Amino acid sequence: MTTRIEIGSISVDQGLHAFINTEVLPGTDVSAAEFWSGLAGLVETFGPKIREALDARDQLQDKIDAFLGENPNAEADSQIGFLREIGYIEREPNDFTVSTDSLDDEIGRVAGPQLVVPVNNARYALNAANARWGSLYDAFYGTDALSQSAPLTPGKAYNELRGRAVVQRVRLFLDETTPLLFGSHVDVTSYYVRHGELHAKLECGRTTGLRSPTQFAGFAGEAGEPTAVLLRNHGLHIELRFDRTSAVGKTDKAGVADVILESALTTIMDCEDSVSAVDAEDKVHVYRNWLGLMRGELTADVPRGDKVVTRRLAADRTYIGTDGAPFTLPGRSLLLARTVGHHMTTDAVLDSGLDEAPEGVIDAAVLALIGLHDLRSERATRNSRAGSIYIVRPKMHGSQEVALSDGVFAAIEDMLSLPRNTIKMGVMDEERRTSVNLAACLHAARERVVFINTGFLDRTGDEIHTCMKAGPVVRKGDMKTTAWIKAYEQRNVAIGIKSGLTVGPDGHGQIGKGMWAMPDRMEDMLEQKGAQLRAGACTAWVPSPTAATLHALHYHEVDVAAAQRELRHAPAAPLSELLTLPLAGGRSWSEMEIAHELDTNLQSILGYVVRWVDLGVGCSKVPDMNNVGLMEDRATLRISAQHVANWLMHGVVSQEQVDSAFTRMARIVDQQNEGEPGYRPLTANAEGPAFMAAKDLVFRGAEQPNGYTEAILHRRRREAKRRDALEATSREDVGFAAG
Ligand SMILES: CC(=O)SCCNC(=O)CCNC(=O)[C@H](O)C(C)(C)COP(=O)(O)OP(=O)(O)OC[C@H]1O[C@@H](n2cnc3c(N)ncnc32)[C@H](O)[C@@H]1OP(=O)(O)O
Ligand SMILES: O=CC(=O)O
Ligand SMILES: [Mg+2]
Repeated sequence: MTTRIEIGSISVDQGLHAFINTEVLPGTDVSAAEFWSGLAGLVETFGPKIREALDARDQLQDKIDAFLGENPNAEADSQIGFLREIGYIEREPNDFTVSTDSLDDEIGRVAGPQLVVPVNNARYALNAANARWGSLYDAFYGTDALSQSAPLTPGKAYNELRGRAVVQRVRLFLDETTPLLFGSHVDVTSYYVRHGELHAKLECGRTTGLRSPTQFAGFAGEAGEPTAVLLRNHGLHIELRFDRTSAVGKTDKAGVADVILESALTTIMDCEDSVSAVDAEDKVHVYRNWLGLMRGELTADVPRGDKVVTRRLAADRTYIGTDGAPFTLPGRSLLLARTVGHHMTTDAVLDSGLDEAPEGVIDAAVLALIGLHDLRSERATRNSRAGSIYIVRPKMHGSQEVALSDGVFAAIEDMLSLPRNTIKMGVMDEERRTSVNLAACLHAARERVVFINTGFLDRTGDEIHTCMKAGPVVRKGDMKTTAWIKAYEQRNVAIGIKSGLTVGPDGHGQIGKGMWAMPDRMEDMLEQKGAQLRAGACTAWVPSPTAATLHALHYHEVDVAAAQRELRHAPAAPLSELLTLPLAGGRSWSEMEIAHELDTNLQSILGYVVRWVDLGVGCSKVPDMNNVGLMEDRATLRISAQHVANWLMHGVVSQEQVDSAFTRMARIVDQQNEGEPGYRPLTANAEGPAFMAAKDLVFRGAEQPNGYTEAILHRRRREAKRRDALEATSREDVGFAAG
């Protein structure tokens, strides 16, 4: 039973209240009275507006359902006419340019990878913040990125053959990225600095330098025998590290022990789809980690063999410049925080009617309040050197909802006495009504928007839900080649560039692309993910620090600014393409294909909910039917659930088929999780909250607003938490009686 504190018109969970008053407010110059009365005002002002916006979503979807139900084969033009009539398609704003200022260089000035991490996992969050720099040797050695090399033997001694292949591959990268005037990095026996220039002595006895001497950015140690040499290409740094005593360095002609790449320039600390946070207790945990990051004090104990090491935030890196003067580079990724969307509510705060308050508003207010610790910090290692707080807004539908977020941010700035537009906004372009009205959405936040990112996973879920009534959709794997998704990706870039979101010295923000959702498939990522930059993005999402380091190679290879210049006159793909529904049409599938599609979807749903609902883990690597570990989060769950719901609605599969596939997939998921600490087998808990969540997601999927999964997940997770608490109490009772 939670205790609550009444403050004006709101009722606040005691745990949140104590956390804010004792841990957050000291050092911010904001008094408890100012914060709580401000928060009450936000809830009273924006609660009703958000409810109105959610009603508007439902009304539009009802009209679309009716229209598509009656006109399943409607031509794009007739759909467009209808969507304009109901206000789904908005009026385009006149030409405008985004004017966001006080930006850090990592946003829009330099192109580089964007990492995402569930912020409630301190160990991962610290790792992510420190993923600004990553070992390229480790990234190649420890993954499948060099499939042709000698096999990796986990836990075994260093495989020299594999190591040699890594070194060779990295030298090739150096020759391509920072070539020498003559000769190859392969043949260098020593690097040294003289008169501010880098010299490289070759095996043949001759000395060379860089073909572009300005790529030399600095060094560490003695000029004649540096411990590190810093190079720069497309604004990103590469550090050659020398140590002739190390295992790798002593076998290397030039004594290179490692090559470190500037990797995750930015990281999204996620409070949304990669997190399971269903009540005030969970929310405090999420906020506390953000506080630790903003104060620079977060730590986590990480087991390493039979020891435990304490992980902390990395320090800045110091070098000597070409002019002989020392300088530093940030040791950490620039951090952004992603709130939940408008449709979420939280029991951490209740409004005057004792209804849960809008969680996205509470998130924004608390995250920004915590951000003050960074803004007011004297530390050189502060997060935003430009004095901004970066908050990402997911799942907004259309420009009125972006304007609503803009209003929330402005009201928070007033509450915290911050200059207007200190809080920057990242806009996830991941709902259909936002993609359709992207220019209007950008316009609504033109003074604070810092990115538009194609969250294609949520966007796919929304696409399926929006056209639920029109007919069966194509198979999940075929979505990637449908007309709407191509138009969506292209329009995001075209509209972004037109609005001034181009990378460069006066960049105003990022055009970002979506997640690489196969964390173990690094060779495939290396082959495919460069295409996102050639298509005009200046950042793209990666799931892990290693992926960030490997993806950094793409930014060395592609001159993103030039790619964007080439695209600047490309018109946005027409709405008719964006609005082409991903329907199967006359296509039919064999029974085997249908069974495979169903199995795949149900297995990924079950594999995800067993961890989300029973264990409170928001993002998981779930092995698919071919045992490829896929990143599953709430957005991928939305796709799978909506897909099955759609096929059920149109009779492609029957309820009996789904039930029996569920039973078969439950056995597979149980096998895949065998031995996992705390795992509750589905086969033994068919009525348990995890299995019930999966069934609700599918059988009640069509009726979920916009196909969202949160309402079901949250209810079932709360049920699981109550069960766990009861079990813990009865264990204590037994222990007490026995003792
Ligand atoms: C649609 C969307 O919204 S996408 C955005 C949401 N998705 C995400 O945020 C994905 C983030 N990624 C993750 O959560 C994880 O990488 C997963 C769940 C996909 C895989 O996790 P695991 O199975 O634990 O990964 P794996 O065992 O391969 O690696 C674990 C190691 O990598 C690190 N790691 C993995 N992912 C991350 C990450 N995103 N950030 C920082 N470190 C990470 C861990 O810290 C750990 O290293 P450590 O032992 O030194 O602490
Ligand atoms: O948030 C990202 C997505 O793809 O959805
Ligand atoms: Mg998303």
